[in-house]
Formats: sequence, C-alpha cells, structure tokens
Amino acid sequence: MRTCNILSIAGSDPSGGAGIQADLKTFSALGGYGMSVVTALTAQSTVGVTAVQEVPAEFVTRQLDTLLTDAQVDAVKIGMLGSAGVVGAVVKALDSYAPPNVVVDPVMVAKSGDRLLAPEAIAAVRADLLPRADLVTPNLPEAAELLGENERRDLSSMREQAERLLELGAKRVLLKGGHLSGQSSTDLLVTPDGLTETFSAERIPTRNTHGTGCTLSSAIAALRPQRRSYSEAVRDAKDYLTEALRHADELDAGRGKGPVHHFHRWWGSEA
Ligand SMILES: Nc1ncnc2c1ncn2[C@@H]1O[C@H](COP(=O)(O)OP(=O)(O)O)[C@@H](O)[C@H]1O
Ligand SMILES: Cc1ncc(COP(=O)(O)O)c(N)n1
Repeated sequence: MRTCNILSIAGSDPSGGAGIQADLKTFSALGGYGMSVVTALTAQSTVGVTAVQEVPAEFVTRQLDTLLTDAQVDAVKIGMLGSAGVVGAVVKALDSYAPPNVVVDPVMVAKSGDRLLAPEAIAAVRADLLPRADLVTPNLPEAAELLGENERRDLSSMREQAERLLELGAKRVLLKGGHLSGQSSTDLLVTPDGLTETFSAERIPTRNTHGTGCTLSSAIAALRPQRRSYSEAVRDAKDYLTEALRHADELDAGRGKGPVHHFHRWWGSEA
C-alpha cells in the first residue's frame, strides 16, 4: 500500500510545539507523508504568542488549489485559521476537492491565553466549517463558544454538549476533557447514530502540554486511513498523545509550557 498523504491546514508555531510543526511531526511519527498549507504565521515560544501575521485568504486559496490539483490526500487536519476570510477559503477548497477524512480542530485560544481566531470568525466556523467536518475536536472552552453557552466541567454536561455540537452539522464530535481535573483525562466521541464512546487515559503530571490538541487531531487524521473506524483511530491517537506527554519533560524548549515529545521509538511500529 502506498504511504498516506496527510494534509495540515494550520498556523506556524516557531517553537515547534503546536501548529503546522506539531502536525508534521505527528504525521511522520505515525507513518503518514505530511503536507501543509500555512494559514498564519505566529511569533510564538513556550511562553506565549507575541504577534500573528495572517496569510491573505487569496493566498491560502492559491496554496490549496496548487496542491490539490496535483496531489491526492487521504486525510486533512484543519487547525488555526485566524480569520473569517481564511475559513471561507478553506470551505471553498473542501467543496471543490472533497477530500476524505476531514478532521477539524476548532483552534480559538492558545494554552498561553492568546487568541488565534478572530471572535467574528466563530460564526463562520460554526455555520460553514462544522457541516463539512467528518470529525470536530473541540476542547471545553471551544465547545462552549461554538454553542454560545457557559463552559461546563463535568462528564454528564460534556455528553449533552457533544450531542448539541452534532446538531451543528459535524458528522462526529470528539469533546476533549483535558481541561477537567482528576486522575484521568477523558474525551467523549459522539456519532449521529447516538453512540457515545469514552476514551480515558492516565493524566500525566506535567506542565508541558503545549500542542496536545494539535497532536491529537493530527494523530487521528494520520491514523484514520490506516484504521477501520474513527473509534480505532481515536483510541490509538490518544495512546500516542499520552506517550508523547509522558516524555514531554525530557525536552527543554523554553521557560514556559513546553511541547509534547514526538518520539516514535517508544510508540512502536504498528502504525
Ligand atoms: N495532563 C494530561 N495527561 C494526559 N492527557 C492529557 C493531559 N492534558 C490533556 N490531555 C489530553 O490531550 C488532548 C487535548 O486536550 P485538551 O487540553 O482538552 O485540548 P486543547 O489542547 O485543544 O486545549 C485530550 O485527549 C486530553 O484528554
Ligand atoms: C499555530 C498554533 N496553532 C495552534 C495552537 C494551539 O495549541 P495549544 O492550545 O496547545 O497552545 C498554537 N498555540 N499555535
């Protein structure tokens, strides 16, 4: 079988912990061939984001058209989009090229607290992008923003919120519970057939969680073409992320919230 092409449409993080850089490392670690369309440049370290330079929407379209008229992709991970114009450019490309396995991580705010999506672009993500997603992977604050509700922090509210997110049009929702406290870190996968699956992992005691969301969504995109279902891809992606978190303290990438460690020797070669 040929190696799967996995495309990341996301912003650049020079610290290498999140964004395009994390996505490409994840794709490689999991046996995919990584491609990338850059939507924004950030000036960013483990401490925070000091500036954002958007890529003009027309140039995002140019990147997508140039790539997708040539290459066939097996999955797409969508991360930071920045503005409503860029959301529109990505939506147009999804309609034109209909790539399979579209995983949307609706990135809004970095771990450092800096905004990565203009507030006025949230409506475009909700109305135009979610209905084109095979899977959307919000964290708890993003779920609340998309639903226009207050943030909830317990499992039964998470279940209700995940079901309401499905009504916005995504085919599946993985609501991530990394922002909860407790001994385990639990995410919920909800599909339109009414099935809810719980994915729980040991909570790793580290402050080095920069890029966990980017890594999880990229791992799902890389694994979905290599697995039988989203359920299997999410299970293995979460294992990969948990191990990347377990090894995060081995890195020294700055003074702030450090990145997770993409290191495939410990993850095995099954993928
Ligand atoms: N300390 C941790 N130990 C284990 N898993 C974690 C930890 N923190 C986050 N996760 C997992 O990382 C993924 C991303 O989590 P979350 O923090 O909710 O999203 P985001 O990075 O988008 O804010 C989820 O699968 C979550 O369960
Ligand atoms: C370019 C870019 N994309 C996404 C994130 C979110 O990652 P995190 O929530 O871990 O800070 C980020 N910080 N930078």
